[in-house]
Amino acid sequence: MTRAVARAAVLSAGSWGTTFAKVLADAGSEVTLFARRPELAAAITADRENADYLPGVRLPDGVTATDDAARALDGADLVVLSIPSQSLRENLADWAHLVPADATLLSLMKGIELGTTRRMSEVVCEVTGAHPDRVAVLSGPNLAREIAEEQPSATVIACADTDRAEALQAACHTRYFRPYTNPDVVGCELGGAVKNVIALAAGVAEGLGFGDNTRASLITRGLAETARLGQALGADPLTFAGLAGLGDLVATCSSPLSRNRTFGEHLGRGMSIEETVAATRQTAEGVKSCRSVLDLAQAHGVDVPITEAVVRVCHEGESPVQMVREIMSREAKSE
Ligand SMILES: NC(=O)c1ccc[n+]([C@@H]2O[C@H](COP(=O)([O-])OP(=O)(O)OC[C@H]3O[C@@H](n4cnc5c(N)ncnc54)[C@H](O)[C@@H]3O)[C@@H](O)[C@H]2O)c1
Ligand SMILES: O=P(O)(O)OC[C@H](O)CO
Repeated sequence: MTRAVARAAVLSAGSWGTTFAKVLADAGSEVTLFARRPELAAAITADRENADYLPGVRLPDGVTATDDAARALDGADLVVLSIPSQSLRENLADWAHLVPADATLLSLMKGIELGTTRRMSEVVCEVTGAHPDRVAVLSGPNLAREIAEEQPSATVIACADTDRAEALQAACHTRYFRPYTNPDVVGCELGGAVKNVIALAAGVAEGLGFGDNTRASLITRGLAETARLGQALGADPLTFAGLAGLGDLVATCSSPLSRNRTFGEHLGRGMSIEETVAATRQTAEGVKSCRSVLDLAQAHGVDVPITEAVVRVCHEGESPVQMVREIMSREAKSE
């Protein structure tokens, strides 16, 4: 049975939420974008632009904005969640009773919850009581600004329910955005969360002045540790060779648009964590998720040396120079 998406609610109006609202509207849905600040919701509606997060991008007429979550969710058959991962549980607790029965819940978030080591789709199921068949994730090499500018890009929609995955695929397929389906929810979510941690390391390397060999080595060994962890959690190893694995890792570790890579670059150039946080307005998920990824890996006995190094730099005061020294002096082994 096909479940067409007619009306979508997107919570909330950051860079990716606003961009994805545009994608959905360009593909034909009526979209209500929730912004926490009333003045931002009013400005989006009046100017057809989210000047705070996507300056210069015109939003299609199919997107309207509100600061009222109940209004956004009323009658929605698709509920898209795009907020910082560590704030999902608290926010969703307020929104859960407003989510229409049988609406599909789609997570765009790329993080692992601190303390519980839950993936975002698991948090969605726990807080809303939704069956996992109703919960999907979208992940891939999707730098918001490039997609908002309609540069061609592909992505992956993972859902245990094939009908829902295909309905979502149709709902966000445009001439510039090409979604693939994949039943591997665990692998797609893990790929998205761990690549942010590896991108922090790639940014540190960039900030220290290292070039392409270093970045390629981090990408490849980062992919190896992501796949090891994924396999321990029951993911399909092939997922990590796809868009939600290698694709996203390459884009994020290479692009100056990535907030995670930029955060690491600041550290590599000698800024302190406090100075870097102060200089960062938008969400760099890997800074918090590096600790939950490490907890998850340790709970499953999986070796994740790059993630460990990022935790030491972001949370234990290790210098970028020392981080490189420690990674390079690890015991020699076969690939
Ligand atoms: N920006 C991208 O290119 C991109 C692409 C793919 C996935 N993602 C993922 O999407 C998620 C959202 O990222 P983003 O880029 O839109 O972030 P952002 O920082 O641009 O926007 C975050 C949004 O969440 C809201 N918000 C911030 N703190 C909040 C809180 N405590 N409670 C409720 N709302 C809060 C903000 O008002 C804003 O609307 C992240 O998990 C990110 O990894 C981002
Ligand atoms: O800007 P970042 O580092 O959060 O990365 C954005 C997207 O996840 C890239 O796919």
